[in-house]
Parts: sequence; structure tokens; C-alpha cells
Amino acid sequence: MSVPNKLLTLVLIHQNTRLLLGMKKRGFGVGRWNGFGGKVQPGETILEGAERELLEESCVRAPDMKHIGRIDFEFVGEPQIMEVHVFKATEFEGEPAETEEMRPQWFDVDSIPFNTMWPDDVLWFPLMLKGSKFKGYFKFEGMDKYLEYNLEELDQS
Ligand SMILES: Nc1nc(SCCc2ccccc2)c2[nH]cnc2n1
Repeated sequence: MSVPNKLLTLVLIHQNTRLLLGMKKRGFGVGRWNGFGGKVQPGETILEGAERELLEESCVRAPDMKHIGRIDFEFVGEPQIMEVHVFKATEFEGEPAETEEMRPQWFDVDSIPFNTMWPDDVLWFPLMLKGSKFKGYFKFEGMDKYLEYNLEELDQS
């Protein structure tokens, strides 16, 4: 019996040569820099979930966020696939501030801390940064290693 995918969001704010990331302070992915996101709740759209999580985790709003990709993550031994919808924004309202979940920090796009991020990020962040749309799949064994993956840049046309 297969279970439906777990719907999640991930929001990146990319302004010229800087990228806003947050240090995850608890829960899934704790101790890693990442975009802002989390579970999509019943009754909200994926976009509404992304907007809500960004505000909850960073105190900023990004009305111009656009859906730029989807990455499915399978973890060996877990029946439920994590279906992560990635959004990118260039403008934001408010001031990024630390919350219980995340400590935000700006990084130059040439010094992204990939060694303290999920191991797949180094593969798809370049696509995100250059404005491509993409679709990916990663099969993880544990939190630090993927066994297989595919990653596809999609035509914008
Ligand atoms: N960059 C990245 N992010 C995630 S989870 C993102 C979605 C999420 C899940 C739970 C809480 C907040 C946000 C990853 N998983 C495996 N590789 C990964 N890479």
C-alpha cells in the first residue's frame, strides 16, 4: 500500500549577488543552512504554505515568489516520499529576523556554505541561481548520503 507524498515547501530569496539562508535550529535538517519552508497544511495551497512558512521562519514576506522546481526525496526505509516545491523570490518586505526555527543570514552567491547544507544542494542550487526551472529526485540513505539521483533542467518555453 503506497502512501501519498508529503508536501513540503522551500523558499530562497536571491537578490543580485546575495542569497538569504537560515540555520535550522531544531527539527528536520537541524544544524544545516537551508531555505525557509516546511509542511503544507490541509486547506492551504502549496504557495500559501510557502508564504506562511517564510513569514513564520524569517519574519519577511515575499509576494513575488515564483515556483521554480520540484524535488522528490526518498529516504531508505521510509514509505513516504518528501515532495519539496521550491520557490524563489527577489524582493521581500520586512527585515529577516531570528525565530525559534531559523537564524537567517545573507551569503554571497560565490560563498554558499555547501559543507553545512544538505549534500544535494550543491547540485541544484546553480540551477536555482541561474533562473532555470528544474525537477529532481534523490534517494537518501540516512541524512548525509544519497545513493542515486536524477536532476533535469526544464525548458522555460
Ligand atoms: N535543501 C534541501 N532541503 C531539504 S528538506 C526541505 C523541505 C523542508 C523539510 C522540513 C522542514 C523544512 C523544510 C532536503 N532534504 C534532503 N535534501 C534536502 N535539501
